[in-house]
Amino acid sequence: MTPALEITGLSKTFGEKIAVDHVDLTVPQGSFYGLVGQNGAGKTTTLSMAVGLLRPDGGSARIFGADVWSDPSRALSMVGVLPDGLAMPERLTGREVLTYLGLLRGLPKAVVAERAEELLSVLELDVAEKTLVIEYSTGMRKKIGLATALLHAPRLLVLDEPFEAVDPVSAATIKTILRGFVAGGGSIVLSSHVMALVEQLCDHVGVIDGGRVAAAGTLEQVRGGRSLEDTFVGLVGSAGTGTKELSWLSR
Ligand SMILES: Nc1ncnc2c1ncn2[C@@H]1O[C@H](COP(=O)(O)OP(=O)(O)OP(=O)(O)O)[C@@H](O)[C@H]1O
Repeated sequence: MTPALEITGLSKTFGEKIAVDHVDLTVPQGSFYGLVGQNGAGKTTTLSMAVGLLRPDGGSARIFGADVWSDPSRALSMVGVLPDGLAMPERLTGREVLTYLGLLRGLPKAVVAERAEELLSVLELDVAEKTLVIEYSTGMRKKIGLATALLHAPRLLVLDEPFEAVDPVSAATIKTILRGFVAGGGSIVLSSHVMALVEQLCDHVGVIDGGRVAAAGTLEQVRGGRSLEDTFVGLVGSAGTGTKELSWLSR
């Protein structure tokens, strides 16, 4: 079966810094894929290139077989994206943002209205009906960003840190939505630092370290009977990780 997302040899250098170094990743159809890595490991750069937001220096990304860079109209019609630091029309309310982006996506007005209503209600953004996006908190921005990613019912979701700054109640709602999406045949790739969350949600995991893939496969293959956190620290941490204290803080 054609993978939902297939990344081959993706590479990106910023000046002297090799951010992503020949990364290969395969997200099988119907999988819930967690991309983990330390700060600065290259997750956002990889995902940005995979969805056409950042031009790679080399390599390719295919969404259900369609090349993101040579066949973007086909590839991008199948994906919903929650990018890092999503820019939004700031002077619109959440509902107006959804209506605007839904219509830009070519959805019928009645469908946009119905889905926007449901998304705002489920994500508890309807309380802020008259609130402009410029007034949104960080967590509210994540939630409206997720709503825009879901609006056109894509086959694949690519979510950069979807739970960052989101409160636990909203996080539970988002987990339910995402699990339902996968149960309904959708595929998801998300990046996260929270190993417990990835372990809870994901059936596949990719570990990025220093711009390279340190491990990838099913959750069970990658963690091999240990907790994902132990596996992760063992893979990417240096000797002595977690043992250093700040002596000047002890009294
Ligand atoms: N526009 C840019 N210009 C210069 N360097 C960049 C740029 N974007 C990313 N980098 C560098 O590339 C590397 C990978 O960054 P990236 O944001 O992809 O990491 P990340 O794994 O998403 O990190 P985090 O978990 O902290 O979000 C880092 O060293 C970062 O400093």
